[in-house]
Amino acid sequence: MGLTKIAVIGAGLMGSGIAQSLAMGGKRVKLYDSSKQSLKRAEDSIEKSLQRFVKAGTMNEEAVFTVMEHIHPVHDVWEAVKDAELVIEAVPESLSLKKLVFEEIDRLAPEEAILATNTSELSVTAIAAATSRPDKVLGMHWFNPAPVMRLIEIVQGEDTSPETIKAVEEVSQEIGKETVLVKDRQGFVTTRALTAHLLECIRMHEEGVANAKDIDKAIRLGLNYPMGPLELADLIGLDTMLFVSEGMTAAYGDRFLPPQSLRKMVEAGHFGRKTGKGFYTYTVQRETSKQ
Ligand SMILES: NC(=O)c1ccc[n+]([C@@H]2O[C@H](COP(=O)([O-])OP(=O)(O)OC[C@H]3O[C@@H](n4cnc5c(N)ncnc54)[C@H](O)[C@@H]3O)[C@@H](O)[C@H]2O)c1
Repeated sequence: MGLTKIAVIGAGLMGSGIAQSLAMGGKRVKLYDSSKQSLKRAEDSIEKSLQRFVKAGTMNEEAVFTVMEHIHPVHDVWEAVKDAELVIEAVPESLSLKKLVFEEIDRLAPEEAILATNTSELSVTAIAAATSRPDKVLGMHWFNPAPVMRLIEIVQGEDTSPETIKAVEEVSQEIGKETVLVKDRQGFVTTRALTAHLLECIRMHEEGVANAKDIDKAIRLGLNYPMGPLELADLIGLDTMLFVSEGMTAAYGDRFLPPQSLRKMVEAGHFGRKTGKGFYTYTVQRETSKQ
């Protein structure tokens, strides 16, 4: 077994899923969040997710117990990282926040520990530069829902060493994930490809090529994608889409310019599912389509 002592920093949607995936792969995980409420929510959501595996017949109650036993929620960042061999950060997508978090874990974690960020598109190199060990910092980009999605996109920062990459590839394989190795370029492979696709579909909607339902249906059934692009944009959050698109425009130019309609929806506070309105309107479930 390679790295076994792992800390996850940030117990939101991704951090809780990452901790669960590691524990399902037999790793011991310390899960830390600066909010006690988030930490409690994470425990509940991990239990719920494991019960879905039980319902599907791919896990039994004993295995659920073992997985829960492998996850140790902690309220103190020092407690989380003091003996960690690998620290995986999953705090919100803000470069300044991530730099602060990396400065702190760099001070507190053992000097040989590897520090990974789950950023979807920020500069891994800039995050690594906030530490005294940029050779031991890399991107470990997971996908939602982490316990189900098979890929981890490993991002090599300017100074990431081959040994660091190898160790994280091994951990990923040990817990049953596939990996790809990508350079630290804005959006890596997955976020860049997805953003290009979603923005073009939002443009088609803006041009009136088809209504939202038909654009989604065309992509789902014609291209065999699991979700339509506009329902996916609503799920990701239109505010996040705008932020990502602006970052891509800064890196790659006008081909990633946010469509006017996206900007207007965000200005109006329509962020998709989380606010109840985006390309579709929502109560509990999707109700009507915007034309
Ligand atoms: N949501 C996705 O589908 C997805 C997919 C891949 C990658 N990501 C990336 O993963 C990261 C986390 O995203 P998320 O969707 O889980 O966000 P989230 O908002 O669900 O969770 C973030 C958690 O971090 C905690 N937090 C905030 N500041 C902290 C600090 N200083 N120390 C410790 N905890 C802190 C918050 O309390 C919260 O529980 C982001 O970088 C995001 O871009 C998200």
